[in-house]
Amino acid sequence: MLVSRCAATVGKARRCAAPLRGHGSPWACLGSRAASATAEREDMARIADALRPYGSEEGRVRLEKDASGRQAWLSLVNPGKKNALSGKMMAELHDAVKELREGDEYKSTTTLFVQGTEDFFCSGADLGILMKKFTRQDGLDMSWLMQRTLHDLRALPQISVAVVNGGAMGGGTEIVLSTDFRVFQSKANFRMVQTTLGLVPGWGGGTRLVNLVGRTKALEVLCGAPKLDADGLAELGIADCVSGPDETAEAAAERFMKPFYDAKYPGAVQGAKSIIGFAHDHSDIDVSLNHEREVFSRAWQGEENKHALAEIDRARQARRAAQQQQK
Ligand SMILES: CC[C@H](C(=O)O)C(=O)SCCNC(=O)CCNC(=O)[C@H](O)C(C)(C)COP(=O)(O)OP(=O)(O)OC[C@H]1O[C@@H](n2cnc3c(N)ncnc32)[C@H](O)[C@@H]1OP(=O)(O)O
Repeated sequence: MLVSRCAATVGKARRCAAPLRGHGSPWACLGSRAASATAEREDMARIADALRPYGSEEGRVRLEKDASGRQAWLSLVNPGKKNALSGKMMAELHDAVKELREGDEYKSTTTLFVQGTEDFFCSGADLGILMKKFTRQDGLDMSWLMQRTLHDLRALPQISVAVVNGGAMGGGTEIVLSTDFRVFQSKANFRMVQTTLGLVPGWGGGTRLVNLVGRTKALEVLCGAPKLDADGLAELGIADCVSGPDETAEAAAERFMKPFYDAKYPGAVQGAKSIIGFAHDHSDIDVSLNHEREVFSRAWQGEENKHALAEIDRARQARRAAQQQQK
């Protein structure tokens, strides 16, 4: 039995909302929100640990980075099961996202490639496990952990891209929808099969789909459950890039992500992403502008800004010296 999500968390969240309704200091809410966030992360860790026994050693989530530390790869590996996610892999995905968010060795990472292996991206949750070992409460806990993990993946400071080299189905499509960008191999396909299983998205993909394509197209993609090819995905705005006919998805993704990888000041890029993500998720313009000002205050006269201004000054002085010499 998976650890059932701590009811107190819900209680705390409910208590947190109360001050905002004019009962007591709003600042108390901030403290309560921080406490709720801590309780939520502790809950996620508990559910992840409860999921770990569900899956074989063969299935795993791999997190790697290049020598420079600027690029990282998060790979879904479950050969023989089209990279379906076992409970163990869901726990490892939670761990990998936490490492990317908090790990010192990923502080200078600017780009994250989320990919499958072999000829498939991911076929969703491991049906074998779901059918055999999960109670309704287990399913609810798994859904909550995966929703929060994919939400955290989206909110990472790194610019992320899903590299879809083959099929993406069910929960696999929900992982694809959780990254900043999506690059598809020209022969790749995408199918939200949930309704054909008597299910609905369990990992937050329905909400992200509406945000990406709008209500009407989301009805088509989710309720109609069509198998979409790369051109159809590009037309819907789900694919940001489709590989050339003789190009791998990996090569297309490297090409697409180059501007972010080449960015001279990764901290500024991460700050810009934070502003965009915050403004997208908050309808209150004042709250968004306040967040933007906070991010700006950290960048202004920061190491990167000072380095850029010094470079401009050196170039200006070199220009003046050259002009003096010409006189
Ligand atoms: C929490 C629910 C979650 C959500 O969306 O919210 C979900 O993801 S529910 C699961 C949704 N996914 C599916 O329904 C996909 C089921 N799989 C298939 O339709 C096919 O396997 C396909 C199209 C992915 C690949 O078909 P193909 O003919 O190319 O290969 P096989 O069917 O022979 O599959 C090879 C091998 O992989 C096993 N497999 C594939 N998908 C899964 C899966 N999701 N869970 C467990 N195992 C999977 C399949 O059983 C075959 O293994 P074998 O030992 O040979 O039976």
